[in-house]
Amino acid sequence: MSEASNDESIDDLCQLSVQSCQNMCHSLHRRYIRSQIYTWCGANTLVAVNPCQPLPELYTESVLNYCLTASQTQSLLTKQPPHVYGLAAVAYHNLLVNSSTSSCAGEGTNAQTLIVSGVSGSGKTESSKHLLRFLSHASSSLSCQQDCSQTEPIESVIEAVNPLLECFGNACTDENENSSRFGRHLELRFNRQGRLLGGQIRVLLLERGRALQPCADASQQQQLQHWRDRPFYSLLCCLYDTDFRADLNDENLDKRLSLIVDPGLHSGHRPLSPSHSWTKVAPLLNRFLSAATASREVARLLAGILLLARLPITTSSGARDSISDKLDENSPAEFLSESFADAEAAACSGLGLSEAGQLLACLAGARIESGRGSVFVRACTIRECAGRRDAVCRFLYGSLFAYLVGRINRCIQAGDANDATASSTIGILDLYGFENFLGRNGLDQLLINFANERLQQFYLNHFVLAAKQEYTAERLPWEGDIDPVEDEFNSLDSANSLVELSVVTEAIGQAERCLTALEELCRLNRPDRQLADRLNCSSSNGDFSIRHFAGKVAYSIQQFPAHNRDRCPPELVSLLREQTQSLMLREILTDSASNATVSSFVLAGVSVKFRQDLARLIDRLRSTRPLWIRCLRPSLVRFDMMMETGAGWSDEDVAKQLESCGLLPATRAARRLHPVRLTYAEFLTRYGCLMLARRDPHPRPLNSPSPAEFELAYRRQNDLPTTPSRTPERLLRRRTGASPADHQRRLAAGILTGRLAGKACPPVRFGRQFGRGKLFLTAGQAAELDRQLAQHRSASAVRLQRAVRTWLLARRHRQRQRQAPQKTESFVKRRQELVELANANCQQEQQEQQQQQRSTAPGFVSRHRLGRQCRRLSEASRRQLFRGPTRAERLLPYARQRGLAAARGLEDALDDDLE
Ligand SMILES: Nc1ncnc2c1ncn2[C@@H]1O[C@H](COP(=O)(O)OP(=O)(O)OP(=O)(O)O)[C@@H](O)[C@H]1O
Repeated sequence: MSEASNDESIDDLCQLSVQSCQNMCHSLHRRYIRSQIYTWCGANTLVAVNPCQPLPELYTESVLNYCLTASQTQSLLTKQPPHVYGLAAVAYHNLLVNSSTSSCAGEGTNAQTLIVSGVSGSGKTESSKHLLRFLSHASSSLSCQQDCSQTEPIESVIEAVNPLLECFGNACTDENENSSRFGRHLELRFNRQGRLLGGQIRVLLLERGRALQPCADASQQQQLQHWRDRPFYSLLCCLYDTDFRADLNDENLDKRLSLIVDPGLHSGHRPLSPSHSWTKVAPLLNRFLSAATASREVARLLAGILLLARLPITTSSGARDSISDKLDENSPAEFLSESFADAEAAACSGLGLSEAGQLLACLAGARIESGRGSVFVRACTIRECAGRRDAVCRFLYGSLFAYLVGRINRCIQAGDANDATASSTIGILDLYGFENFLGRNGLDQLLINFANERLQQFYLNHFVLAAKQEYTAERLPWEGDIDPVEDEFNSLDSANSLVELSVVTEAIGQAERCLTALEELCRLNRPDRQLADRLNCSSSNGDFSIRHFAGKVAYSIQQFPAHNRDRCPPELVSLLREQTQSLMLREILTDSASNATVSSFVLAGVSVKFRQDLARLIDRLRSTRPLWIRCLRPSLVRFDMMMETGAGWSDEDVAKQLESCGLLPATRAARRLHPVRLTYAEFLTRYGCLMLARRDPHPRPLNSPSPAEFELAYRRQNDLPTTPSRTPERLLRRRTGASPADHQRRLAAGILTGRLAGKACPPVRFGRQFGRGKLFLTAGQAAELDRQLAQHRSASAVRLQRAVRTWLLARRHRQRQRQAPQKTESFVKRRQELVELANANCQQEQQEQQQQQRSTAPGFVSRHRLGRQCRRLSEASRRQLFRGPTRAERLLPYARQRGLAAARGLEDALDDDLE
């Protein structure tokens, strides 16, 4: 078979005969054509290509069950099928194996994170949903066996969260019709048995600005697109839903809606996805917000926010001035105008305010506190006023989203996070992909790309640099660098992990410099133009560019300071809190006030908060074991075109994504490295019983062997005296000259080579594998060890069952033996009673004979009948006590003899008495 055809059939990119981007693309494409969209890339990374069409046969119940069974029966290190469920199964299996081997429920010891990354529209959200589905299924299959009393399983509650968050936070973009406008980290907590206890959602950088982008004069189609760009577009569609309208029963609804969207556009409204329809979303809102009318209140509030965002600002001369109009931005602003009174009233009614005057006055006049404590109000210009209005809207939308996430977390959180039964967590991180919009990259894009850059740095560090450091620390030769033979196929620049890392580090440095300058500017209230000077912008319109790992991106920094400040004036927040009659809005504002300290409220800009959240997230990732899904788009053309023209494949686009996600250096390293690295102690804890299995006739399969047992086995293997010693280690060292560490190393080597265990593992391909404190295994070796372990465990289970059954049997017979005297006693008593009764009857019979009258007295029993009864009783008792020879009687023969003797005695006595 040729090399190329070999390459086509492989399901792991690390097994490609030549590691190059071209080869990877080719292999992925061949698989893609056969609808095999998943491919492994080493042990911890799965590559997923968006099929751009539904493939239901890939996600059937049977596939789910197959992967689940594989995860339960197969070993930790055996390869799962290349599938998103396969990766989830690896995580679940790691969780169970580590829970059973770790002695204490330590947080973070076996915590894992499934990191889903890729460009926008590559299928991250879909993959996250599949991961969650697998983990819920695995847990619920367990819960059914254990607890059927729970009314609503936590698994279904957690699965219900996704549609709700999507409805609030997704929008339609050029790249993706259902694009997430926020990053989410869902952390699922499991107990030691692998049962889901609860979860927690953390949201990162909700794109709040998108809710308020100005609607320029545009065609109907463009306007519709503009509205679809809204994160909560799906909720807006609910306002046109007949069910909802009937439910709301609001006479002025149409009038209000016409203020938000051009009535002509109604017909074009449809939810982004069927799961976003009102009939699906409303019950979810009511359930998570624990109120029957919560959905209605939320819809009103959203309508209020949108109306407020579109509220026209007038000049004192009365001319209309929306943000996009070209009037003098420095003229003093006014709101009250008869022609827009309806809009104002509607906006305020949505926010639960009975009259509009105070809110509008507060928007138009900034409150200033002097150093001496006196307060005065300054009239705002149109521009300032528009800024204040937008800030309130962004604040309300952001707070509403945070409130919703908070309420969801309350519903799904695990009972007690410190519960001793809680084993560990599996996180699913779905972060927005790298973005580069031509000519309109703002602060949001910079932050998103910065986050992706940090994740990329984490990936490279984790897979390549950390491995190199580990090899060096263990004094093993590093074999992960580029193979000189393969060099001729690749340019050094794209292949060398260190070059990749330097690009990432440089980009992170540039982005950080920009963000620091921006934060300083906002904190010190300096003029916006100073930012361009600080960043040495080349062009006059304030553009600067960063060379990211995924390509060069030009950012327009003009809106950076305004966007970064994004502070809602505190007087507006207090006014809303005091005046609103909407209980929900009041709760939302109270929540947001308790979340933000005063200093952070005043000083922290968007970027500060984002960087803090990101740093926390990366710290969290460092303390967990990461598994990756690298999502790829087959082509980078606009999403709607791709869906219309079918899923085209572009080698160029895929190669770009492969390079940008750093898969190539990681694959090269993974190919040459030992994927499984265990300390000697860990190795012996997991595989030590294999050694005992060989010689010890009574192994302890369920308990880890103690050091003394190891020592005993070692002595037996090496023909050393097996007499116990008070200081076994010292004795051993004297005999063998080995330190305790050496001792462990020798045992591990013995198991690996088959000298101490049943069978030798496959030989090592690359270099040495025994480090100073760790043993490095190839995947083949680990799989062989796991196979032996599974065999040993099942044999041990059979032995255990046999022992337990014998013990149970013996116990039952011991119980019978104990009960034998009492039974005999009661039998004797009964016999005596019968004998007395018989005697009494005899006397009576004699009297009767004397009187020669037939007795008719009740309860009379003839002597012969009584004799028969006694004999029957004696037979029955004997049968009950001594029915045939059984296994128990064979085990306890003396009991039988004693019983038989007793019975014979009794029988004789009975016969004597009866005679
Ligand atoms: N495994 C899959 N099977 C079928 N269709 C898929 C699959 N993955 C993705 N898709 C299609 O691709 C679209 C985009 O996927 P998704 O929303 O998951 O992308 P994303 O990477 O999360 O994008 P964004 O970063 O913009 O949120 C989906 O709406 C779906 O139509």
